[in-house]
Amino acid sequence: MVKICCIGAGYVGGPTMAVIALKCPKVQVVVVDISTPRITAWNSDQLPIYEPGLDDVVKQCKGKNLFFSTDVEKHVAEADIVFVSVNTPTKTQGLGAGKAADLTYWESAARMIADVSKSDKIVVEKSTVPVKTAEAIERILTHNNKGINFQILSNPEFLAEGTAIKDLFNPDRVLIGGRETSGGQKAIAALRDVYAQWVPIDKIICTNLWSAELSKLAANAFLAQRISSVNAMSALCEATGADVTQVSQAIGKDTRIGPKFLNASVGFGGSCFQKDILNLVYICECHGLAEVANYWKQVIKINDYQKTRFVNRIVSSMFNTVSGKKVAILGFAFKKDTGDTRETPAIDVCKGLIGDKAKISIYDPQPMSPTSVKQVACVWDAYEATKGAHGICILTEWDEFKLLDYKRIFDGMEKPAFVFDGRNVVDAEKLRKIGFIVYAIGKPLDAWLKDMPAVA
Ligand SMILES: NC(=O)C1=CN([C@@H]2O[C@H](COP(=O)(O)OP(=O)(O)OC[C@H]3O[C@@H](n4cnc5c(N)ncnc54)[C@H](O)[C@@H]3O)[C@@H](O)[C@H]2O)C=CC1
Ligand SMILES: O=C(O)[C@H]1O[C@H](OP(=O)(O)OP(=O)(O)OC[C@H]2O[C@@H](n3ccc(=O)[nH]c3=O)[C@H](O)[C@@H]2O)[C@H](O)[C@@H](O)[C@@H]1O
Repeated sequence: MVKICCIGAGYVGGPTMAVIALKCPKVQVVVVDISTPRITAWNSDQLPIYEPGLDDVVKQCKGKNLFFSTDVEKHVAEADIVFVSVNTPTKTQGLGAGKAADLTYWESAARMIADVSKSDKIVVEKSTVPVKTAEAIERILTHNNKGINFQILSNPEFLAEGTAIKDLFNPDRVLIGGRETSGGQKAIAALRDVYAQWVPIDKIICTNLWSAELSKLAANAFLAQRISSVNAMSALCEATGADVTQVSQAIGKDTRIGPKFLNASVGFGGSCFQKDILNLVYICECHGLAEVANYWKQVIKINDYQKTRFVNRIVSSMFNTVSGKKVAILGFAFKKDTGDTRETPAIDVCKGLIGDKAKISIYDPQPMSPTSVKQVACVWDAYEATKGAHGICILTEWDEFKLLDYKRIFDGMEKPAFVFDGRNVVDAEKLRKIGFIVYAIGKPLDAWLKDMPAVA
């Protein structure tokens, strides 16, 4: 029986390994983590992450060929294939701070693999890493030269949160990069055999290591660039009376552009887009490619501009001050169908509003941990959040926000009552009929907002 061990039981390690276990009943999969609370949660009925369909997959395999453990060294030692899916955040200190990827967790995992291994292993980079990381990992793995053969593969993950199970069941592609040696090719074939249990073979792309590593950064950079492009257009739409949804539809019909990922928003969030672009920028700078670095930096600049622009719209619409005013935040997660709030644009919007002394009341359909910030309350109900508020900001596109009773909400609010829709989820005309003043990102402006300065 092939034994797989995955180091890191997070948003990627948990769901990917659960799907491998489901689709490969003859493979034993153990997911290990240094975090005891995370492993305890995976072993309970209350999984540590919310992801549609995940509960069902885990239920079908847990205890059969899927296990979660904190006994990291034991399971790594026993495995034939070791996936490394640890976090790779942006460095906050030292050389490359604010840009470079922090590979501390990766390095410590690699050192541990080298120390505990007694048999040959395939080590798979699942985390998103800088191009050329495999070379460094190889050096670490072979530093104590025990005669063990380690083959490094790059197998980046392309799932998106909220649709992880769907993406894993039916991926656009699986990418495997390896050394162009016979050992490297054998390792690629072994991993390809695992995915081939459910992924059509023509969707499994095999490349050299550096192409695989760089393709992951490139994919995220292109995706984020699309959002910054449409968000840049949204500002111009507001200035001209064009409607960004109509523009997106019109350009998306061009098969070379395509219809997906053209939704204007308050800005992209999530733990990866910004970190991976910063990582790309840093790599370009290290290779002396300043122009290329500046090109990608602009994607983040527009994203920051969009968030600031949104806050400025709110403040300027509400008589240039939100001091002491209650502002309701509907949606805090960085996108719908996830409980993940890492790098969510809602954080920046709230910070901006608190900077202007607003009182914030947040409702998100996913449970949120209580906050210690004095001006912020987290509540369990949208009606509670909006009661007595001067304005509402919709920051996540949860479906349930379309179905709220906005007349009831309006009646409970201070007047004039404002809605700032950062996701274009509500029917602005319907809300205007109720009496709201509505700002919807990239849409023709409400008469109220027309003459207000709101440029970042
Ligand atoms: N979140 C996402 O949707 C996606 C993330 N990625 C990439 O996958 C990687 C992991 O991301 P997430 O799963 O979101 O991170 P996460 O933070 O949810 O999970 C990482 C886990 O690794 C554990 N860990 C760290 N060092 C360890 C060690 N030495 N031994 C054992 N466990 C250790 C941590 O305790 C944590 O539970 C990152 O590189 C990310 O860029 C790639 C595609 C999608
Ligand atoms: O490397 C990663 O972590 C992952 O990053 C993204 O996935 P994720 O961040 O989970 O979610 P997305 O659906 O890409 O959304 C990212 C952000 O962009 C925003 N977005 C997305 C699409 C759009 O049209 N407009 C828009 O503002 C979302 O609301 C969200 O804040 C990529 O889509 C995945 O392919 C990748 O594997």
